[in-house]
Amino acid sequence: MTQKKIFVAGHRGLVGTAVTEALKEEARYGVVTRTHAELDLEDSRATRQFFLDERPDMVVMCAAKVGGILANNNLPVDFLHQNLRIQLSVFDAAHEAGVKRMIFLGSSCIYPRDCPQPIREDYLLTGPLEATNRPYALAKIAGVESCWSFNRQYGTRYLALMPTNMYGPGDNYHPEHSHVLPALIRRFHEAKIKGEPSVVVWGSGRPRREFMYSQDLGDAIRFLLELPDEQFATLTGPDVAPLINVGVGEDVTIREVAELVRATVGYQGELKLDATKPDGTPRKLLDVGRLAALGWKAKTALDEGLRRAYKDFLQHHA
Ligand SMILES: NC(=O)C1=CN([C@@H]2O[C@H](COP(=O)(O)OP(=O)(O)OC[C@H]3O[C@@H](n4cnc5c(N)ncnc54)[C@H](OP(=O)(O)O)[C@@H]3O)[C@@H](O)[C@H]2O)C=CC1
Ligand SMILES: C[C@H]1O[C@H](OP(=O)(O)OP(=O)(O)OC[C@H]2O[C@@H](n3cnc4c(=O)[nH]c(N)nc43)[C@H](O)[C@@H]2O)[C@@H](O)[C@@H](O)C1=O
Repeated sequence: MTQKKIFVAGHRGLVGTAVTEALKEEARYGVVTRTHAELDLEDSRATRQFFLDERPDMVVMCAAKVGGILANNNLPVDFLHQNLRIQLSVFDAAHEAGVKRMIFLGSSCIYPRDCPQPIREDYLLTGPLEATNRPYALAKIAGVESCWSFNRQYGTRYLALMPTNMYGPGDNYHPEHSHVLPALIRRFHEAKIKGEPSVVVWGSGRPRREFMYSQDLGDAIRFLLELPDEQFATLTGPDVAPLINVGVGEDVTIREVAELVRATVGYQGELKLDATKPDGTPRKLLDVGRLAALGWKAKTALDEGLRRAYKDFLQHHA
């Protein structure tokens, strides 16, 4: 059996961990990885050399500067420039090394702040972006355009995936810089251990978010990589915007999800809202019809995913 060599960039992150696990289940894939310390993907020379040495058949691009609403808001240059540098370096090197199929990870925040819900792929660039993550969103939009430009100019099959908000094993639990779910898992857990009377939840509690368990995204990526050439070509032909949403198809308010985390952790105290923190986009529920039509659907319910994520937190991060 000839193995397909797949480079998973950013394999130690939340999404990269799930993708690597999903691909390693199949003997027909040889997964190639490098830690950030071994290969800085912002370094275009080193990245080029790595690709020319390894010559992977496919690439899954999970390496990026990633963070929650406050990190995005406070470090706009880092989110714009680091992501642009990583993307330029990987796209150029992958193309030069003859990579034909690539999955680039974008994000649901690329869509206009106030666009109709659920959000279809063709709403891209139809209105202004949310201010708290505009630099990151613009870098990701450039990534979508890179996929399309390579497909148009060189006939490659580069596809940009737009996942909703993710959570799961190996998440970033930084108290300030993480996303809402890992932040709340940690905060409720610490309040329970210390017997604190209340836990702070940022913003008004009213924004709505759609949450997907990271292992479901790993499964979706494996599903897409395994599509036959003719089908993958319908997503990445020169005349098609090469982007596809990945989500669960339903959302909850931040207050509701905070209550769910409280129940999962088993915390008895009060929940207090901190209105000095930003709400961000009011709602971003993805239309997942395109992926569903190909035959893929998310499996993990939010309460079950949260139980598993909390278990992972207790084992590795508490
Ligand atoms: N988490 C989420 O809710 C969502 C994530 N996404 C997208 O999915 C992708 C993965 O996100 P996620 O797994 O959450 O992010 P993480 O922060 O968990 O992981 C990112 C990975 O990229 C690596 N990395 C960052 N910079 C470099 C670099 N210069 N060279 C080499 N490696 C680097 C990191 O290594 P190190 O830690 O050592 O720096 C880390 O392993 C990103 O593109 C993100 O935009 C999209 C929607 C939602
Ligand atoms: C994936 C996505 O992630 C980011 O966008 P976001 O969806 O706004 O992400 P978030 O998870 O940080 O917040 C969601 C909501 O939750 C509220 N919230 C309450 N309490 C906490 C809290 O303790 N921490 C955080 N981070 N948020 C909190 C917070 O105020 C907001 O209303 C961008 O990086 C964007 O670029 C991106 O791609």
